[in-house]
Amino acid sequence: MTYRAGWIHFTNVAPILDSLQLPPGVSAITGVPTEMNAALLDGRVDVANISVVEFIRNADKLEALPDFSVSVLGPVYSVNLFHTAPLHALKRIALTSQSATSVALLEVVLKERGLKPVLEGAEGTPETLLAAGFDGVLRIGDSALREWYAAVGPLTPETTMTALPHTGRAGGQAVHVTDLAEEWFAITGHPFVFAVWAYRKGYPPPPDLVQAMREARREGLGHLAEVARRHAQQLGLPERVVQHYLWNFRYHLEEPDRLGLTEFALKAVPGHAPLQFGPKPGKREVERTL
Ligand SMILES: C=C(O[C@@H]1C=C(C(=O)O)C=C[C@H]1O)C(=O)O
Repeated sequence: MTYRAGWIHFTNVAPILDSLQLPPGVSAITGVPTEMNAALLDGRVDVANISVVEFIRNADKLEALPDFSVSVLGPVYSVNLFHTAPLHALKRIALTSQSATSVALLEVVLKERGLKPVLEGAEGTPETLLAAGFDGVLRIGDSALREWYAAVGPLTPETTMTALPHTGRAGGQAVHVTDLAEEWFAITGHPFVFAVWAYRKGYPPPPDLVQAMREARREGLGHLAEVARRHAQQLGLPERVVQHYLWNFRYHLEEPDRLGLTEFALKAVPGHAPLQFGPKPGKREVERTL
């Protein structure tokens, strides 16, 4: 029987997915986070890089690979709240239907800051949604990266290293851009884990698929400039911006990432079942792929 993978195919997973050779007997489909979360939970795929909050909410049913994640320490650049009023004065925020984790992260950030704006599902760009009467717009993924760059680019020490929020322009009006991973870092001092590679308990991916993923990650990270060049063309962004975006990610679910994950799980899903991970890779796998 075929083992079915479901990939969220944002540029941030290109260093793992671009050179992945699926072993025989494995098929793959792609989609946005909410589609892949549903596909894994419905049983339409067997392994997927899903929104971490869905992994936490379904911790009784799911397990995750122990050494894969999409995490950052500090800014992520592609999970952005675009807003026209200061954070504390926001009244109505538009939420993208593509995201689960970033919505939960926004809710945690608002709660930590004691803020209670109305959150509503609505699709569009920051420009169209701000014009439609929202004063905040949550965007994720490749379009959020492009919109961030259009609003606050090019990269400067101010856009990468200084106090929140960044300021710029969208659709002719002044906007603030709050990077939610940077907010998370300001609140907790931990990395933020956006995605893990999860599967239904008792149905782990075949070892040759996991090993192929490790080898693909090593290949991608070892040739990051080429990965960035290819994707910069597709995204219509400068190569150095995409390179900066990609090297900023943490793909290995290391101890600091797990601390951040534990903290987020406590804040976002109080009372969740214990998080479960598959066995760590053996010496031979590590020697071949790290
Ligand atoms: C960093 C990102 O993280 C993604 C955000 C997700 C979510 O909000 O549910 C899910 C998977 C992540 O890969 C991004 O959207 O750019």
